[in-house]
Amino acid sequence: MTRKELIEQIRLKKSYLCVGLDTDITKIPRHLLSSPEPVFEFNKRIIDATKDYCVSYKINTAFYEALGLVGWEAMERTVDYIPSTHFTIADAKRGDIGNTSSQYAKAFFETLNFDAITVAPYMGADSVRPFLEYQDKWTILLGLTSNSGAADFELQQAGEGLLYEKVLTTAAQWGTPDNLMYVVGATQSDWFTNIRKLTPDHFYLVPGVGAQGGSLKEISEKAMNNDVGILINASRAIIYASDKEDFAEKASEVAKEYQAEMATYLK
Ligand SMILES: O=c1ccn([C@@H]2O[C@H](COP(=O)(O)O)[C@@H](O)[C@H]2O)c(=O)[nH]1
Repeated sequence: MTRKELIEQIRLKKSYLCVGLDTDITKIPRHLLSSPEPVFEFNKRIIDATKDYCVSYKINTAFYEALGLVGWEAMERTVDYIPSTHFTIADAKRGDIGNTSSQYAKAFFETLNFDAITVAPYMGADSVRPFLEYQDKWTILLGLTSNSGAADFELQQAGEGLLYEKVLTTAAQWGTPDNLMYVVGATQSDWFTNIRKLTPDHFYLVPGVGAQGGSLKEISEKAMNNDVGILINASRAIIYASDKEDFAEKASEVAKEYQAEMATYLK
Protein backbone atom coordinates (compact mmCIF):
# COMPACT_ATOMS: atom_id res chain seq x y z
CA MET A 1 0.00 0.00 0.00
CA THR A 2 1.32 3.45 -0.88
CA ARG A 3 1.36 6.44 1.47
CA LYS A 4 -1.29 8.13 -0.69
CA GLU A 5 -3.59 5.10 -0.39
CA LEU A 6 -3.05 4.91 3.37
CA ILE A 7 -3.89 8.58 3.83
CA GLU A 8 -6.99 8.19 1.64
CA GLN A 9 -8.23 5.36 3.86
CA ILE A 10 -7.58 7.41 7.00
CA ARG A 11 -9.52 10.38 5.61
CA LEU A 12 -12.34 8.18 4.30
CA LYS A 13 -12.87 6.39 7.60
CA LYS A 14 -11.88 9.29 9.85
CA SER A 15 -9.74 6.78 11.67
CA TYR A 16 -6.05 6.14 12.26
CA LEU A 17 -6.70 3.09 14.37
CA CYS A 18 -4.59 -0.05 14.02
CA VAL A 19 -6.08 -3.11 15.70
CA GLY A 20 -3.44 -5.38 17.19
CA LEU A 21 -4.05 -9.08 16.65
CA ASP A 22 -1.96 -10.29 19.60
CA THR A 23 -3.99 -13.46 19.70
CA ASP A 24 -3.05 -15.54 22.72
CA ILE A 25 -4.56 -19.03 22.58
CA THR A 26 -4.86 -19.03 26.40
CA LYS A 27 -6.98 -15.86 26.34
CA ILE A 28 -9.46 -16.49 23.56
CA PRO A 29 -13.03 -17.38 24.58
CA ARG A 30 -13.36 -21.03 25.55
CA HIS A 31 -16.17 -21.81 23.15
CA LEU A 32 -13.80 -21.21 20.20
CA LEU A 33 -11.32 -23.84 21.33
CA SER A 34 -13.40 -26.64 19.81
CA SER A 35 -13.18 -25.04 16.36
CA PRO A 36 -10.57 -26.63 14.02
CA GLU A 37 -8.61 -23.33 13.79
CA PRO A 38 -9.35 -21.38 16.98
CA VAL A 39 -6.79 -18.60 16.43
CA PHE A 40 -7.90 -17.91 12.88
CA GLU A 41 -11.58 -18.15 13.87
CA PHE A 42 -11.01 -15.59 16.65
CA ASN A 43 -9.13 -13.24 14.30
CA LYS A 44 -11.74 -13.59 11.57
CA ARG A 45 -14.52 -12.54 13.94
CA ILE A 46 -12.45 -9.66 15.33
CA ILE A 47 -11.66 -8.45 11.79
CA ASP A 48 -15.32 -8.67 10.71
CA ALA A 49 -16.33 -6.73 13.82
CA THR A 50 -13.70 -3.97 13.66
CA LYS A 51 -12.85 -3.42 10.00
CA ASP A 52 -15.21 -0.45 9.61
CA TYR A 53 -13.48 1.46 12.41
CA CYS A 54 -9.81 0.88 11.66
CA VAL A 55 -7.40 1.30 8.77
CA SER A 56 -4.78 -1.19 9.81
CA TYR A 57 -4.13 -4.52 11.52
CA LYS A 58 -0.90 -5.37 13.30
CA ILE A 59 -0.08 -9.02 13.76
CA ASN A 60 2.45 -9.55 16.50
CA THR A 61 4.23 -12.61 15.13
CA ALA A 62 5.38 -13.82 18.58
CA PHE A 63 1.88 -15.02 19.43
CA TYR A 64 1.80 -17.14 16.25
CA GLU A 65 5.39 -18.35 16.25
CA ALA A 66 4.87 -19.63 19.81
CA LEU A 67 2.39 -22.18 18.43
CA GLY A 68 4.72 -23.63 15.79
CA LEU A 69 3.37 -24.71 12.43
CA VAL A 70 -0.32 -24.19 13.30
CA GLY A 71 0.47 -20.68 14.50
CA TRP A 72 2.29 -19.82 11.29
CA GLU A 73 -0.67 -21.17 9.29
CA ALA A 74 -3.09 -19.07 11.36
CA MET A 75 -0.96 -15.99 10.66
CA GLU A 76 -0.95 -16.74 6.93
CA ARG A 77 -4.72 -17.24 6.82
CA THR A 78 -5.26 -14.08 8.87
CA VAL A 79 -3.16 -11.82 6.66
CA ASP A 80 -4.93 -13.22 3.59
CA TYR A 81 -8.33 -12.56 5.22
CA ILE A 82 -7.67 -8.89 6.02
CA PRO A 83 -9.34 -6.68 3.37
CA SER A 84 -6.89 -5.12 0.90
CA THR A 85 -8.12 -1.67 2.00
CA HIS A 86 -6.35 -2.21 5.35
CA PHE A 87 -2.66 -1.67 5.98
CA THR A 88 -1.11 -4.88 7.33
CA ILE A 89 1.83 -4.84 9.70
CA ALA A 90 3.97 -7.81 10.74
CA ASP A 91 5.21 -6.79 14.17
CA ALA A 92 8.22 -9.08 13.96
CA LYS A 93 11.06 -6.74 15.05
CA ARG A 94 13.58 -8.33 12.68
CA GLY A 95 17.00 -7.16 11.42
CA ASP A 96 20.28 -9.02 10.85
CA ILE A 97 23.29 -8.99 8.52
CA GLY A 98 22.25 -8.10 4.97
CA ASN A 99 21.73 -11.54 3.40
CA THR A 100 19.68 -12.68 6.41
CA SER A 101 17.58 -9.49 6.42
CA SER A 102 16.87 -10.18 2.73
CA GLN A 103 15.33 -13.51 3.73
CA TYR A 104 13.23 -11.86 6.45
CA ALA A 105 12.04 -9.31 3.90
CA LYS A 106 11.16 -12.08 1.46
CA ALA A 107 9.33 -14.03 4.18
CA PHE A 108 7.10 -11.12 5.23
CA PHE A 109 6.72 -9.17 1.97
CA GLU A 110 6.54 -12.02 -0.56
CA THR A 111 5.72 -15.35 1.08
CA LEU A 112 3.33 -13.53 3.42
CA ASN A 113 1.93 -10.47 1.70
CA PHE A 114 2.30 -7.90 4.53
CA ASP A 115 2.48 -4.19 3.71
CA ALA A 116 4.93 -3.47 6.52
CA ILE A 117 7.29 -5.04 9.02
CA THR A 118 8.78 -3.70 12.24
CA VAL A 119 12.59 -3.74 12.24
CA ALA A 120 15.17 -3.22 15.00
CA PRO A 121 17.74 -0.54 14.02
CA TYR A 122 20.60 -1.72 16.25
CA MET A 123 22.61 -3.43 13.47
CA GLY A 124 22.59 -0.37 11.25
CA ALA A 125 22.07 0.58 7.60
CA ASP A 126 23.02 -2.70 5.90
CA SER A 127 20.62 -4.63 8.14
CA VAL A 128 17.68 -2.34 7.26
CA ARG A 129 18.33 -1.73 3.55
CA PRO A 130 17.00 -5.10 2.27
CA PHE A 131 13.55 -4.22 3.68
CA LEU A 132 13.61 -0.76 2.09
CA GLU A 133 14.37 -2.16 -1.35
CA TYR A 134 10.80 -3.41 -1.78
CA GLN A 135 8.46 -1.21 -3.83
CA ASP A 136 5.25 -0.12 -2.03
CA LYS A 137 6.29 -1.91 1.18
CA TRP A 138 7.13 -0.28 4.49
CA THR A 139 9.85 -0.61 7.09
CA ILE A 140 8.78 0.47 10.56
CA LEU A 141 11.90 1.08 12.59
CA LEU A 142 11.87 0.96 16.39
CA GLY A 143 12.46 4.56 17.47
CA LEU A 144 11.40 5.24 21.06
CA THR A 145 9.60 2.22 22.44
CA SER A 146 6.76 2.18 24.97
CA ASN A 147 8.42 0.02 27.62
CA SER A 148 10.33 1.20 30.71
CA GLY A 149 13.51 -0.35 29.25
CA ALA A 150 13.51 2.45 26.65
CA ALA A 151 15.48 4.35 29.30
CA ASP A 152 18.31 1.79 29.24
CA PHE A 153 19.60 2.63 25.74
CA GLU A 154 17.15 4.70 23.66
CA LEU A 155 17.05 7.61 26.11
CA GLN A 156 20.79 7.59 26.83
CA GLN A 157 23.08 10.35 25.60
CA ALA A 158 24.87 9.43 22.36
CA GLY A 159 27.16 12.23 21.18
CA GLU A 160 25.20 15.49 20.95
CA GLY A 161 21.74 13.98 21.32
CA LEU A 162 19.94 10.97 22.71
CA LEU A 163 20.34 7.58 21.06
CA TYR A 164 16.74 7.43 19.81
CA GLU A 165 17.19 10.87 18.18
CA LYS A 166 20.24 9.55 16.34
CA VAL A 167 18.22 6.54 15.16
CA LEU A 168 15.43 8.78 13.81
CA THR A 169 17.67 11.28 12.03
CA THR A 170 20.21 8.78 10.67
CA ALA A 171 17.59 6.33 9.41
CA ALA A 172 15.70 9.17 7.74
CA GLN A 173 18.63 9.21 5.24
CA TRP A 174 18.20 5.50 4.45
CA GLY A 175 14.56 5.64 3.39
CA THR A 176 11.90 8.24 2.68
CA PRO A 177 8.57 9.16 4.32
CA ASP A 178 7.05 6.96 1.58
CA ASN A 179 8.64 3.72 2.78
CA LEU A 180 9.88 4.33 6.32
CA MET A 181 7.93 4.81 9.55
CA TYR A 182 8.99 4.78 13.19
CA VAL A 183 7.61 3.03 16.24
CA VAL A 184 7.09 5.56 19.01
CA GLY A 185 5.33 4.42 22.19
CA ALA A 186 2.21 6.24 23.36
CA THR A 187 3.65 6.15 26.88
CA GLN A 188 6.44 8.50 25.70
CA SER A 189 4.19 11.53 25.19
CA ASP A 190 6.72 13.97 26.73
CA TRP A 191 9.03 13.35 23.77
CA PHE A 192 6.52 13.61 20.93
CA THR A 193 6.91 17.32 20.20
CA ASN A 194 10.65 16.87 19.78
CA ILE A 195 10.16 13.72 17.69
CA ARG A 196 7.78 15.53 15.32
CA LYS A 197 10.33 18.36 14.96
CA LEU A 198 13.09 15.88 14.04
CA THR A 199 10.95 13.94 11.55
CA PRO A 200 8.17 16.26 10.34
CA ASP A 201 6.96 14.11 7.45
CA HIS A 202 7.19 10.53 8.66
CA PHE A 203 4.38 8.34 9.88
CA TYR A 204 4.62 6.87 13.39
CA LEU A 205 3.20 3.57 14.52
CA VAL A 206 2.16 4.31 18.09
CA PRO A 207 1.50 1.34 20.39
CA GLY A 208 0.67 1.82 24.06
CA VAL A 209 -2.85 3.23 24.30
CA GLY A 210 -5.33 1.03 26.12
CA ALA A 211 -3.61 -1.61 28.25
CA GLN A 212 -0.37 0.42 28.65
CA GLY A 213 -2.18 3.63 29.58
CA GLY A 214 -1.02 6.06 26.84
CA SER A 215 -3.34 8.96 26.03
CA LEU A 216 -4.94 9.02 22.58
CA LYS A 217 -5.75 12.72 22.99
CA GLU A 218 -2.23 13.76 23.98
CA ILE A 219 -0.55 11.77 21.18
CA SER A 220 -3.02 13.03 18.57
CA GLU A 221 -2.45 16.66 19.62
CA LYS A 222 1.33 16.41 19.69
CA ALA A 223 2.15 14.03 16.85
CA MET A 224 -0.30 14.64 14.04
CA ASN A 225 0.98 16.34 10.89
CA ASN A 226 -0.85 17.56 7.77
CA ASP A 227 -1.04 14.00 6.40
CA VAL A 228 -2.21 12.75 9.82
CA GLY A 229 1.10 10.91 10.19
CA ILE A 230 0.11 8.50 12.97
CA LEU A 231 -1.31 5.02 13.25
CA ILE A 232 -2.37 4.30 16.80
CA ASN A 233 -2.34 0.67 17.82
CA ALA A 234 -4.47 -0.94 20.51
CA SER A 235 -4.34 -4.70 20.95
CA ARG A 236 -5.57 -6.10 24.31
CA ALA A 237 -8.03 -3.25 24.95
CA ILE A 238 -9.92 -4.25 21.80
CA ILE A 239 -9.47 -7.96 21.22
CA TYR A 240 -9.98 -8.93 24.87
CA ALA A 241 -12.75 -6.45 25.63
CA SER A 242 -14.77 -9.53 26.61
CA ASP A 243 -13.74 -13.15 27.14
CA LYS A 244 -17.28 -14.39 26.55
CA GLU A 245 -19.36 -15.23 23.49
CA ASP A 246 -19.94 -11.51 22.91
CA PHE A 247 -16.19 -10.83 22.41
CA ALA A 248 -16.61 -9.64 18.81
CA GLU A 249 -19.46 -7.22 19.67
CA LYS A 250 -17.46 -5.79 22.56
CA ALA A 251 -14.36 -5.45 20.35
CA SER A 252 -16.49 -3.63 17.82
CA GLU A 253 -17.81 -1.25 20.51
CA VAL A 254 -14.32 -0.38 21.75
CA ALA A 255 -12.93 0.09 18.21
CA LYS A 256 -15.92 2.31 17.40
CA GLU A 257 -15.22 4.46 20.48
CA TYR A 258 -11.57 4.91 19.45
CA GLN A 259 -12.66 5.83 15.91
CA ALA A 260 -15.23 8.35 17.16
CA GLU A 261 -12.60 10.02 19.36
CA MET A 262 -10.08 10.04 16.48
CA ALA A 263 -12.63 11.73 14.21
CA THR A 264 -12.71 14.66 16.64
CA TYR A 265 -8.91 15.14 16.46
CA LEU A 266 -8.49 14.96 12.68
CA LYS A 267 -7.43 18.23 11.07
O1 LIG B 1 7.39 -0.03 21.79
C1 LIG B 1 6.61 -0.93 21.53
C2 LIG B 1 6.71 -1.70 20.38
C3 LIG B 1 5.76 -2.64 20.14
N1 LIG B 1 4.74 -2.86 20.98
C4 LIG B 1 3.73 -3.88 20.62
O2 LIG B 1 2.46 -3.24 20.44
C5 LIG B 1 1.42 -4.03 20.99
C6 LIG B 1 0.77 -3.32 22.16
O3 LIG B 1 -0.23 -4.14 22.72
P1 LIG B 1 -1.29 -3.59 23.81
O4 LIG B 1 -2.04 -4.82 24.21
O5 LIG B 1 -2.17 -2.57 23.13
O6 LIG B 1 -0.51 -3.00 24.92
C7 LIG B 1 2.08 -5.37 21.34
O7 LIG B 1 2.03 -6.20 20.21
C8 LIG B 1 3.52 -4.98 21.64
O8 LIG B 1 4.41 -6.03 21.42
C9 LIG B 1 4.63 -2.12 22.12
O9 LIG B 1 3.71 -2.29 22.94
N2 LIG B 1 5.57 -1.15 22.36
